Amino acid sequence: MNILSIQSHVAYGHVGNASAAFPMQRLGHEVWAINTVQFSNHTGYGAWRGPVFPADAIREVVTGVEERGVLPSCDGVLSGYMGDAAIGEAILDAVGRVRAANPEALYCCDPVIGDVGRGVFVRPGIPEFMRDRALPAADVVTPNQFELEYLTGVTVGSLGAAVAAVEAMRARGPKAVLVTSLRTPETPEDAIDLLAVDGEGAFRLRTPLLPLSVNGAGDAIAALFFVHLLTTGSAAQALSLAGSSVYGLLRATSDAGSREILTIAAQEEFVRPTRLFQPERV
Ligand SMILES: Nc1ncnc2c1ncn2[C@@H]1O[C@H](COP(=O)(O)OP(=O)(O)O)[C@@H](O)[C@H]1O
Ligand SMILES: Cc1ncc(COP(=O)(O)O)c(C=O)c1O
Ligand SMILES: [Mg+2]
Repeated sequence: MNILSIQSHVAYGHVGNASAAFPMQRLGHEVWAINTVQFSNHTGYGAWRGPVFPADAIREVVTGVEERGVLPSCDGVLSGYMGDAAIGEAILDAVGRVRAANPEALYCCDPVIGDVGRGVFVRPGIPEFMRDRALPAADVVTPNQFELEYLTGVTVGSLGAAVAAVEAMRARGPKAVLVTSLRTPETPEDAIDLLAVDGEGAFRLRTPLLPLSVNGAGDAIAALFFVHLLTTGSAAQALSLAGSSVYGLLRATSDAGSREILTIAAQEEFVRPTRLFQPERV
């Protein structure tokens, strides 16, 4: 598969394309990576350096790829951390060009806005852009619980409320939704849930909660879920494979006591997860 992946890049560590590209490549896919920013490190450190690229710089690179005549062979567009709301329009423009060249191509939007611990961590205008522009354009979305609540206005106090929020989201366009880091009163203290919904139904995957808080796991799971969904056509299967791989990745990261996810050292987890978790229909 050929995936056009438009998101952040960091020199040190693994978030954005520096988290998402390698797992897809390790699974045998070609990744056409376009970077929305080039930062020294992820913003979770509180300090970082490097530019947010102008929207035109992204358009320019998309045009160059288009001029190679390869967009008809693009199977999917994946977007993540945008850096600036204007970049979002350049991404939707790229999605339009890919769809014109290959009507079968899917767009997966990881609506990076923030999380429960840090709140909103992107520039003003991006949350609204995700809600009003990106969401209706997407075939697949991968919000965490905080982003699901922001995008739908629903407070997710139970698994049922999460499913209702996802259905409200699907009513606006996306066919498949993956909710990450879902913790409701039904979630045991020592566990963390994922919820995936498509036309086949709603499925929950539960794994142990690991004693760590890292950045970049969301970018990896969105990429893995998207390529497994494209390959299998099943959100339940994609959930099981992506959730199990990221659990293995984070288990290794936790065991090593690393602040950065072990994308390279734990790469076998992308191909053969140590522990394969099974989804439950909800
Ligand atoms: N402490 C943890 N223990 C176990 N799994 C985790 C933990 N943190 C993240 N994960 C896994 O990684 C997935 C993506 O991480 P998440 O933090 O939701 O992404 P984001 O950074 O986009 O908010 C989660 O759904 C979960 O499967
Ligand atoms: C530059 C950059 N890209 C992407 C992300 C998103 O990472 P995550 O996968 O944790 O949502 C972050 C989060 O800190 C970031 O700083
Ligand atoms: Mg995220």
